[in-house]
Amino acid sequence: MANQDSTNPSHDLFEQFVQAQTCKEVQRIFSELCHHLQVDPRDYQSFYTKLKERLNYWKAKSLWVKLDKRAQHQDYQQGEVCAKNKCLVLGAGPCGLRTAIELALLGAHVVVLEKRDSFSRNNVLHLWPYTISDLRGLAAKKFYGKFCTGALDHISIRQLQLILLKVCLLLGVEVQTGVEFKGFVEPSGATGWMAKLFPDNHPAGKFQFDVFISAGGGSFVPYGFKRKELRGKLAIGITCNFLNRHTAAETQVAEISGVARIYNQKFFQDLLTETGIDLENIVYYKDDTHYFVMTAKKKSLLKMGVIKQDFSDADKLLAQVNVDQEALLRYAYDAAQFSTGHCLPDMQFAQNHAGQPDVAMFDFTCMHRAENASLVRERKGKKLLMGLVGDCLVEPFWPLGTGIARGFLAAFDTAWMVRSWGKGRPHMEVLAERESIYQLLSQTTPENTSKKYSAFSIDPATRYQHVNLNSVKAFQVKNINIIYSFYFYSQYSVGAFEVLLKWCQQHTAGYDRVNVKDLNQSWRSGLALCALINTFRPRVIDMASLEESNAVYNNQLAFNFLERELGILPIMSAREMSFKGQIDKLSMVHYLTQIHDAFNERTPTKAPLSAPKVNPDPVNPDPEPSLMPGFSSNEECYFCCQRVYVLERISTEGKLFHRSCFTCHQCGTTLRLGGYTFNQHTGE
Ligand SMILES: NC(=O)C1=CN([C@@H]2O[C@H](COP(=O)(O)OP(=O)(O)OC[C@H]3O[C@@H](n4cnc5c(N)ncnc54)[C@H](OP(=O)(O)O)[C@@H]3O)[C@@H](O)[C@H]2O)C=CC1
Repeated sequence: MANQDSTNPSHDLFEQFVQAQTCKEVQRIFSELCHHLQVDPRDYQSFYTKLKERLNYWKAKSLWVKLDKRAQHQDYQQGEVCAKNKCLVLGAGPCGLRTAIELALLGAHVVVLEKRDSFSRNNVLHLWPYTISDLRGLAAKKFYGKFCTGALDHISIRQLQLILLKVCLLLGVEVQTGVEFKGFVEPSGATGWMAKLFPDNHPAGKFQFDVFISAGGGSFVPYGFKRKELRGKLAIGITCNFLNRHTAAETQVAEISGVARIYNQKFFQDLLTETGIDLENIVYYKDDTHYFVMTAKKKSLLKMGVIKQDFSDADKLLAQVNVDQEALLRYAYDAAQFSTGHCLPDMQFAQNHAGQPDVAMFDFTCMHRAENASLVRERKGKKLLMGLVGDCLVEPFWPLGTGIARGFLAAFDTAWMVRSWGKGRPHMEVLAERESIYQLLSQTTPENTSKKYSAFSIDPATRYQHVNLNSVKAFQVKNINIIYSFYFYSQYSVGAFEVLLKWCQQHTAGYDRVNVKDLNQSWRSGLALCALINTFRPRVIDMASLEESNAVYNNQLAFNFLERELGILPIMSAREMSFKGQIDKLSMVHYLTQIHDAFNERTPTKAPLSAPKVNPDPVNPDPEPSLMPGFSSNEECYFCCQRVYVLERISTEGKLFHRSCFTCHQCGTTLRLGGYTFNQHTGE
């Protein structure tokens, strides 16, 4: 049998594919293998089956058994459920690739874009038990024999990418490296959503898709998604990697799963005395490299000359010009030496993707998380479902080791969303469900997720212990989608703001005391809004009776009309609009876009600019304004029962709150979504 295997070129190629250790090598051998077996990976729906038929020998079979087991899960409905969907995934980091695998199993046509052309991240990720079980199910051990054999559970980012890349390719996912996503090409009559790429003649630019998943990492978030900043006290992280030659002496050195100052003061005191290095904590993982990550105190970095000058602003403090690279290397080297008892022989820095010693210093004082995980865009009748996964969705706090675990949970949740999309569920329901699940993500720990790892699937109920798929309602995501739609649109359509401004100017021209020069400050007196209404509904407002100095009255008058007649909810109070220092442009763009959309289809009625009209009492409009379908008539804060405007509100558990009212019942601290528990019985 062994002889027969080694003489069969396809078996030999398959073995090389399984063992390949760089991204380029994997892609090259895969292409040779496909060529040799005469299977076309572009034929994504039958590619895996054909490959299996043609590679029907014992070594390959053990892999097929694993992948078949996964593919046969009921969630995928034998690859039928998303057979009509085309998905573009941005980023071939672990989260992008993991998502792509699920989308392929659902039967979708999947293309992954990655701007790097190599996998060069040495840094090592901590794995929760469920991720180990998940990766074993994808035959991780076959691709990487050392998978989780150490005393601790971890894997280098590049090894993880290699495993996932191989699975992706076998399942018919197209992975394009060395190509950067630059934005969207909106649908025309004949074509659907496409991507603007660099290089711009890249063939993936022709791919038309209805699902876009961004897994572009912490520094990439597609326009249209808003991020929240979570700021803690200054924390400076240092990562470094040393070559692992896998000698007996290196094997002897014990890993450090995490030692923190509060638990081992002596260790840190000795380190300080011996080296002058002052740390809060340190982790050491032995993987492809010897990987260290530590939190250093600013004072010691200044004292050791790593940081040249003290600044209160973290960006300035850690700016390249303010860091002495040689001193940083020394600092990291000495910390690594000390913490391994000087037992690692001949420590030499591994290289990063730029060919430099792999040492990085970063600020994790401030982390980001997206306010929502999904959006739907529609242009020319073509809908695009957008989702975020990985660091792009939630940046992890590395000492907790949550990055990849929560990253994979979000990948599954996103696949579940695409499944609902593929099933044709109304898109607001799809989004509401996705946002309901997203609220759980920041609370998840290995302890509060299900322990039945083998039963984990893309179905959230198999993973989260208490999942309520309806905690966010469809009407609540509606406003989020409207808010960002214009913003999003404007980023990719040259001059979209100008188009809106021109439209406003055109329809307010000629009115006394109205001069629209921009999309925010010119609207303060309320006269421009009233003028706009008067152009399209000439008998509603008596323009001549309005006074410029009575801004609250004018704004309230316009707000009332727009809400009652067109269902457009005010984004702030009339008082705020009149007196706020700077009117937020994005908020006004959102508001004016809705007015534009509501009036745009109608031809303005040519009427005298100041014909006598009867103004309703704006301060006391209809007691029960009839709202348009799709809008809630109950836009009150659950806690204070006051009106809650779109831009100041958050929603969870099917309720709305002012941001300022969403506080802990016990200590009064402002809470964030995902960082609270709700008592259904007391309503607190
Ligand atoms: N230092 C560390 O230890 C790091 C750890 N991680 C961890 O890795 C895990 C997975 O992270 P994940 O969310 O998958 O993100 P990753 O950062 O691993 O992957 C995202 C990939 O997308 C690429 N990319 C970004 N923008 C574009 C674009 N416009 N077009 C094409 N490609 C693009 C990025 O390239 P580029 O990076 O060049 O922008 C990167 O290779 C998490 O646990 C995370 O915490 C992630 C990053 C660093």
